[in-house]
Amino acid sequence: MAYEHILVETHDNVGVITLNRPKALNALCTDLVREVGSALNDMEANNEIGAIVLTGSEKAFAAGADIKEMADKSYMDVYLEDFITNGWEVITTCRKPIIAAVAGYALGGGCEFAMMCDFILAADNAKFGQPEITIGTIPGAGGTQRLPRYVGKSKAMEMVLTGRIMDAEEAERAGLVSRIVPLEELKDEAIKTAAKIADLSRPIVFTAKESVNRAYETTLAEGLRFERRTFHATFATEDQKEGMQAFAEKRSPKFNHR
Ligand SMILES: CC(C)(O)CC(=O)SCCNC(=O)CCNC(=O)[C@H](O)C(C)(C)COP(=O)(O)OP(=O)(O)OC[C@H]1O[C@@H](n2cnc3c(N)ncnc32)[C@H](O)[C@@H]1OP(=O)(O)O
Repeated sequence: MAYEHILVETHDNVGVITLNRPKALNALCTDLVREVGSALNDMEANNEIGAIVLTGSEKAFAAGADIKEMADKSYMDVYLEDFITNGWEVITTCRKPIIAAVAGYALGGGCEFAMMCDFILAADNAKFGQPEITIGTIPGAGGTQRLPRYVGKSKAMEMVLTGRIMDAEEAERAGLVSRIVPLEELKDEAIKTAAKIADLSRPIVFTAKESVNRAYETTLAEGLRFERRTFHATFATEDQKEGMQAFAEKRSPKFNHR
């Protein structure tokens, strides 16, 4: 399929989606978000692909939702089209792990896009923020809910109320990003990390992702029960047998994704 605002590539068993609206700093217009959703659905259905990287340019992962596109919308427009939920959350429903590889600006919806992914690798020039308050609105794609879960209430509240931008080091200290890599290595490192995941057992990776995500949606007791059951379920897979036998035989496992 031909896309206008994104580039799609595969590197062995890794799918890579690059946001590509350079003149607008990858502002997330409706068509771009729709294209990301469509590419993700294709990658989810492609048995060759085991993990996905979502990235942007060196200057901007994404500078937010497209302000010019949304500026004149009325309340009834945004309400009826369920603006911002509609189309965006496909990132969160994808079962395959998605790594956000962020360089430059990840602001507003850009930061929210990154936070919807499973984890964020940041280049040393990455900048994160929720500046919606400075343009007369608030985060509408999860920023007020996900940011506090990543960085805690105090820092999230300061960022949402002032629009202050955090650099990569602060984002790493706060737990928003898993690690920082030099800008020139970002894409390769993200693909290498995704490839490691893609080589593992697909059903076990899905189970691990689902279990960690459960921690954000339930109580500790319920989450622990869920983990116990899914842990037990791994023993019903061929890949658990293969993984443990390979360890005992001092060889690399060969997972069949069954
Ligand atoms: C999803 C929700 C609900 O949470 C809502 C949102 O996401 S609201 C958007 C939040 N984001 C912002 O408020 C950031 C807006 N952008 C900026 O503040 C600046 O562009 C910058 C600090 C990221 C970079 O500044 P600079 O290097 O000076 O570049 P510019 O000349 O400002 O931008 C270049 C070009 O890109 C266009 N642009 C940038 N961001 C957006 C955007 N979010 N929407 C639409 N267009 C954007 C900017 O207008 C420039 O284009 P031209 O005007 O030159 O054609």
